Amino acid sequence: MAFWLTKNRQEQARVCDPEANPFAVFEGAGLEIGNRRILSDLTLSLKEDRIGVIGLNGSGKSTFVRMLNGLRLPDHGSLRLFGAEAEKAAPELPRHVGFVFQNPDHQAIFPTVEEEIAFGLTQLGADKRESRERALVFLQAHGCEALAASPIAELSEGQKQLVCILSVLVMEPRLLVLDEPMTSLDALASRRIRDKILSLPQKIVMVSHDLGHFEGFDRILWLEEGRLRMDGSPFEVLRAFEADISRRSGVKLELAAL
Ligand SMILES: Nc1ncnc2c1ncn2[C@@H]1O[C@H](COP(=O)(O)OP(=O)(O)OP(=O)(O)O)[C@@H](O)[C@H]1O
Repeated sequence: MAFWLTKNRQEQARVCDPEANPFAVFEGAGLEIGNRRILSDLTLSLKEDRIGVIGLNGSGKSTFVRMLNGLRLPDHGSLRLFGAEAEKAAPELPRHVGFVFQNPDHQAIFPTVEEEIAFGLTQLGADKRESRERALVFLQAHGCEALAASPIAELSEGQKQLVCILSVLVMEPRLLVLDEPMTSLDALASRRIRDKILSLPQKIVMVSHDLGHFEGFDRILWLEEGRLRMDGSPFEVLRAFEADISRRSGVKLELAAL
């Protein structure tokens, strides 16, 4: 049923091709916010299943991944998402791109787990009753039926983040974008969430400061001051990034550099 509803809605709009691969094509794309250049000269195509995004604080990672779901649009160059020009694609992107934020408290809006999951289904056109029934089936399929009636506010941080991931997965997106999803989690919850992410059929683009989270990834993008400094396999990019950190950490620490 979810497929029918999604397909029906796609047929109404028909701008994006959810099967398009590369799913994102940047050509000289950049963005200025408040007279400050945040991203510059990005030319790259994204098609791999597991793509990581790294870089120091303020390098533009969050702004970059927000472009993948149309939350930010380039003001220079071009960006095509799922085969369509980003601005035209933007209204359709919530159906194709699930976005998970760092802090689950900024994402979850309903009191209980079941309601949070059901919301995505109502967004796709299901009525309230059907949404709740399908939410329960979905939670069961992910081994989380015991959480269904739980107040989200009372869950552990790991459980909250899992609910946030499930609440976007229920909409069957083609791409899942995660912006530092493990930041507030302990080592065990972090590992569980990472394993869950790796087990998904969706394309994944994930930002993280913890380089260990990119085990099993296909490609890493290293952003520096809004530009793509390096783009390649995890082996080569993570090694170069760590070498750069070691070299820089030898430099006298100045508050302005933090
Ligand atoms: N809405 C905004 N208004 C003004 N400046 C912004 C805005 N959003 C981001 N910036 C600036 O753009 C730069 C890049 O921010 P962004 O959040 O994309 O970086 P990041 O690499 O994700 O950082 P972090 O690792 O700290 O999360 C930062 O200097 C930030 O202050």
